[in-house]
Amino acid sequence: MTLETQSTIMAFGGSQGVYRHLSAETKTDMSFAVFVPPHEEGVKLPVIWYLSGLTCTHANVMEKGEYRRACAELGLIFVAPDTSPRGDNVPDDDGYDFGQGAGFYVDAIRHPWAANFRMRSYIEQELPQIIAAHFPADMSRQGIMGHSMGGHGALTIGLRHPDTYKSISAFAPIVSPINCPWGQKALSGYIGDDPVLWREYDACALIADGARTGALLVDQGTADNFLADQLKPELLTAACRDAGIDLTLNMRDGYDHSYYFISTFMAEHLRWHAARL
Ligand SMILES: N[C@@H](CCC(=O)N[C@@H](CSC=O)C(=O)NCC(=O)O)C(=O)O
Repeated sequence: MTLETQSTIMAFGGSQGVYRHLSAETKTDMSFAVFVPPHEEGVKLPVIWYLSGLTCTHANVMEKGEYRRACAELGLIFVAPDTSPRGDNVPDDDGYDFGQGAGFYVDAIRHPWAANFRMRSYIEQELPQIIAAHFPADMSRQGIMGHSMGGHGALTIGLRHPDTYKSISAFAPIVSPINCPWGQKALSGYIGDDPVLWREYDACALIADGARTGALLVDQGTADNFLADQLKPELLTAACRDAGIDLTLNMRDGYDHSYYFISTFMAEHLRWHAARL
């Protein structure tokens, strides 16, 4: 597997890089960002996966997420993938919430999306192999986090693989795509109309169907425009209560959905992960 380094730049004593490779899953070039903190030669470091939201590339969190100081202090590798395949030969949609930039961390089965939109397998299988091969990563110590659509990705992928992801957290996640317009549009478009097939892409349904994890951390702004219609953290509270999962849900007074909110609480989340890895 060939990895092309697009850029590296020093920050907080570590290295912020952007890389590109030809993905076997999406059949497109995929870019991703990795911050490697300062470390001694030969040491392997825990890995935090950050899954981004609708319209994002790897660059949004890299430019606005303010994770590097905490990652440098805590010794965490921070990986930020893209949110979908991209390119002129990749199908797209006019809406910002479907198609390119909106892969929803699913493996699509409907035409024409199925050929390229395989973000679940890309995040769960292909990219971890690349990280393990090219970076000083201890793959026995991985945590996963994300924002909004990426919070949904972190919750569902983390819940599906509790032995791989030892810690899961999210900022303003879509907790139940089955029960919100963004999720219903994505799942019907990528997966089809069979509601049974949607359940593996819904954190609350996964929990109701038996998925478990040690603990969950979620931060949610009270001034988030998407809170009532799309995010619905109360559904996750109910699912975790019924399942006996230890959920910490911090409702943050006055914060919106933006990277101003995410960057405010990023270091807290990273410390929470580091304590569990
Ligand atoms: N353009 C849309 C809203 C798009 C948006 O808010 N995207 C969020 C993630 S939303 C859920 O996944 C985001 O992270 N944007 C990138 C950024 O840098 O802020 C609209 O106008 O409603």
